[in-house]
Amino acid sequence: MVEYQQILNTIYERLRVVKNKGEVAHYISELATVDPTNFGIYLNRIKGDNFCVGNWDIPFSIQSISKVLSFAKAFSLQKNKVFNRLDVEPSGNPFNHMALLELENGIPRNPFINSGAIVIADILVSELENPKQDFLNYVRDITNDPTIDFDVKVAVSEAETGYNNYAAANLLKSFGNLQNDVEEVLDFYFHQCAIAMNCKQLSDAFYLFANRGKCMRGIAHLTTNQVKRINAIMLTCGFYDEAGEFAFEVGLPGKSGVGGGIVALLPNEFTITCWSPGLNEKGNSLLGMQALELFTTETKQSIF
Ligand SMILES: NC(=O)CC[C@H](N)C(=O)O
Repeated sequence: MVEYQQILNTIYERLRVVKNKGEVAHYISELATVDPTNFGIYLNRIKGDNFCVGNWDIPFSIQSISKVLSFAKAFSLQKNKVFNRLDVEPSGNPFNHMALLELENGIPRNPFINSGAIVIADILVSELENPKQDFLNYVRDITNDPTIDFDVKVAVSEAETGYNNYAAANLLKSFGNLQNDVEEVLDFYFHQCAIAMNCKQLSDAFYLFANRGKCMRGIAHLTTNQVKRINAIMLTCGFYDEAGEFAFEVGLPGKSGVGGGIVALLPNEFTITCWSPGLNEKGNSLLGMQALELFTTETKQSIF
């Protein structure tokens, strides 16, 4: 019998006193205002029990974690057709790296780097009737929580300094891999990244990836085969040029965001979300990585 609550408490007490908590993201000005001492964890077990510690109930900007949810929606709508426009290889580069995109003729390496997520945003802008609202409703639906919303201030502040993403979108457009208007696609992308959720809501949203495609209400949103593929991409590409390190230290599929959140999961067992806004130099939550390493080591639960 694993003492989950005790393990979470120990991790929390040990890490919250650590002096070096990393740096909050500054390139999106709204994210620079977040208190770096926030730290929370929420564990959601498929069996039905859950455990939490710290600031698990404070909403934060999910940023790149949204890329898994947008990809899941596009994959369920277009099936394998999505792979005509992007690949599933780790990039070994930062999330906003540009040179590979040009070398590889506008085909992004995977859906979890920015250029890949912008292609997925383009697909959703084409497929959905009211793209932003319909996507938000999808996230609310899989999480079973109608209170989830965009933090519009974050979306606006990212648009103001989103030069790199404008460059990526324009490059995609020049290669013919963007069907809609650059402005419209990026407006969607900045909003999906600006969804605010807390650790519980993220663990609930990702439940379907640990439960063969069925959300907490038992509704199937993805096939077992699609979930296998999404989890594989999370494992190999979820942490950019630190994906190998995360697999090595933690041993779970997962996804990070520059808001300081990390969600990880063990199929058929649990989803877990950590939030600590300070990032390491690769843009992943510094304490979040350490917390999850301790968690899988202490519980002896990982995919390996
Ligand atoms: N790694 C991230 O969370 C990056 C997402 C952010 N919205 C960006 O496009 O730069």
